[in-house]
Amino acid sequence: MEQLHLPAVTQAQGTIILPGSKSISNRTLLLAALSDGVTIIRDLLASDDTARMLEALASLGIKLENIGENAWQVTGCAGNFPNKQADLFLGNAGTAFRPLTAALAFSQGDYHLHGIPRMHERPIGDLVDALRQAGADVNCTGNEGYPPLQISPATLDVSQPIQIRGDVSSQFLTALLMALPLTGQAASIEVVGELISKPYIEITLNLMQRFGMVVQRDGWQRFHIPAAACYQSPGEIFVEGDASSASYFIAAGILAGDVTVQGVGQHSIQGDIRFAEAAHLMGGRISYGESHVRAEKTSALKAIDLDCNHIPDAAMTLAVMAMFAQGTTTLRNIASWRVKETDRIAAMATELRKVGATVEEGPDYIQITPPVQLVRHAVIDTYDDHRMAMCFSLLSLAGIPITINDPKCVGKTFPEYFQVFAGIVR
Ligand SMILES: O=C(O)C1=C[C@@H](OP(=O)(O)O)[C@@H](O)[C@H](O)C1
Ligand SMILES: C=C(OP(=O)(O)O)C(=O)O
Repeated sequence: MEQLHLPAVTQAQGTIILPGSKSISNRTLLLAALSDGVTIIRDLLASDDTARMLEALASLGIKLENIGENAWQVTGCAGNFPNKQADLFLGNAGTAFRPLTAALAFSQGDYHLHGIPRMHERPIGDLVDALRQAGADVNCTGNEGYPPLQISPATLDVSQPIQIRGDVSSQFLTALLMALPLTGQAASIEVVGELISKPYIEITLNLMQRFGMVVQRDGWQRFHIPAAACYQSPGEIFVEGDASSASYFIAAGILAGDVTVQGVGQHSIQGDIRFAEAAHLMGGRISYGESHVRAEKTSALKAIDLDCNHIPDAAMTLAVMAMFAQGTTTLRNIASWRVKETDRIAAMATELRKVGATVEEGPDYIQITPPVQLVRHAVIDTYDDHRMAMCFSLLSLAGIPITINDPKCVGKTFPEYFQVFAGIVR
């Protein structure tokens, strides 16, 4: 297995330019593909997850032209994919798999959707149930409730409100919201139970609006899609820098110096921008501009006790920051960690124990007490999880060398991560 040896370091200083947001990139690609007109997308993320979406859209007959560095011209199909048969490999990209499932369920074709083995362990049953209420023909060809999926043409009826559970992944609601306009009919969605990861729904609604689709809503409970509406290309759209990717550099600044991330700022539409507030609770100074965030070390770090449901991805970074804090840090309401790239609660607990932490885990929380003295060197397993690899690089700032197993797993969202990290630490 490939390994990366990170040297012991103690300082982080400098400015980095963030890659594009994964969540915005994959939503924008799909909305541009479904819209009427040509869209130029700038600053698109170049990574495994966006490559899977680009390949899928190309297989569906969408014209996509790379017109410059991270710039794409997408010719939309006005809600009707040209290819009515396709076999789509979607890797482990939730932001491709879930939205494409819903869009293709309403596209009157024969489609097979599959991914890597872990994707076939990630639940999709709540979305499949919702699509079946609308008459869609979606078949789980392996285990019920999980990919792979076979989708067939069907007679759709969305005259009744569609109920969807939102307590396993918000991506199911995102998928339904983005796809329902394809039916051409007015439709309503009712969320059953507590919706998790709410800020991702704000990203969805914001981008749908930029493509001309205004969704009426009653809080987080009910959403109404207008009749006979087609997505309209906004012409040109810029993708913000990725706020989850920013978390590693904001953490580095707070732990060990002064780091500025460029590409995301105080008015970001991404919920993970609020990682900066959470990190600030542990210590350090945060300042914002229109398109940058600066993080500076000012004091020793304090432990925190925080509900992290609004920042599920960036919260992993807090778990590693806890190793630098005095006291016990508790991260709560993170049950969704268990159904992501790996069981992230179990993986985080195992790897933090390797460096000496005392860790308690529950179904939806993790509690971390750092050791008096960290181990002198650690070899970290990453479980094919980009965030495990990126998070644990931060431990090298404690002045211990860290070996990262399978470092290329960062390709899911940030292929250049380790080069960028090496550029700010010493
Ligand atoms: O909609 C999105 O872009 C995402 C939603 C979140 O998933 P859940 O809703 O499953 O928590 C997040 O973890 C994922 O990385 C991206
Ligand atoms: C959960 C994640 O990915 P996905 O979009 O595949 O759900 C993630 O990037 O942390």
